[in-house]
Amino acid sequence: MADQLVVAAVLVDDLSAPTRALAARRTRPESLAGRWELPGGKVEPGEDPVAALRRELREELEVDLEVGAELEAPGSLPGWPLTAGLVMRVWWCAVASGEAHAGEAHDALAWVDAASINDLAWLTPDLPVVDAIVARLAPAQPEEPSATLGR
Ligand SMILES: Nc1nc2c([nH]c(=O)n2[C@H]2C[C@H](O)[C@@H](COP(=O)(O)OP(=O)(O)OP(=O)(O)O)O2)c(=O)[nH]1
Repeated sequence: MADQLVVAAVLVDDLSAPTRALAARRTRPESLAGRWELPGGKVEPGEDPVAALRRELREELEVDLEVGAELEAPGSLPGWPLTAGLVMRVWWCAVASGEAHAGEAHDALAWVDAASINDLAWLTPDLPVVDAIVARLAPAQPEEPSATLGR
């Protein structure tokens, strides 16, 4: 039987110069609860993958997406292998409208940068995906100094 396709978003602050990405903490099933993931879900039979991505993000986070480039997996096969029988395709995305907030699927959301993304307990199959994300996130800019010293 063909792999079940899962689609997920790397939701970032800025598609052209991303510094932060949104991680979501799962509430179910029990075996995955408490682990962090990219928001998304399973593509339904006959459904277009990007349409599924938009549907999942509306259902889970109540946001409409601007969908950018796919985060390609290394190798010749499309998608990132998860556990047996599941493969995940991932797109860089930004919020087109709405404000992300956790619904039933998640109990926490976190905007993480390259320095903090690995502090989270990601689902194990996501670790290579997280590495690929880190490689593309620009370091967060230091805060502007509140006062200028000297002239
Ligand atoms: N959404 C998502 N799922 C992931 C990631 N990493 C990972 O291993 N998975 C696994 C967990 C699940 O077994 C599967 C996705 O299923 P899901 O439960 O999110 O899908 P769904 O919302 O369509 O839910 P359902 O219809 O199965 O209840 O892929 C990830 O980063 N995001």
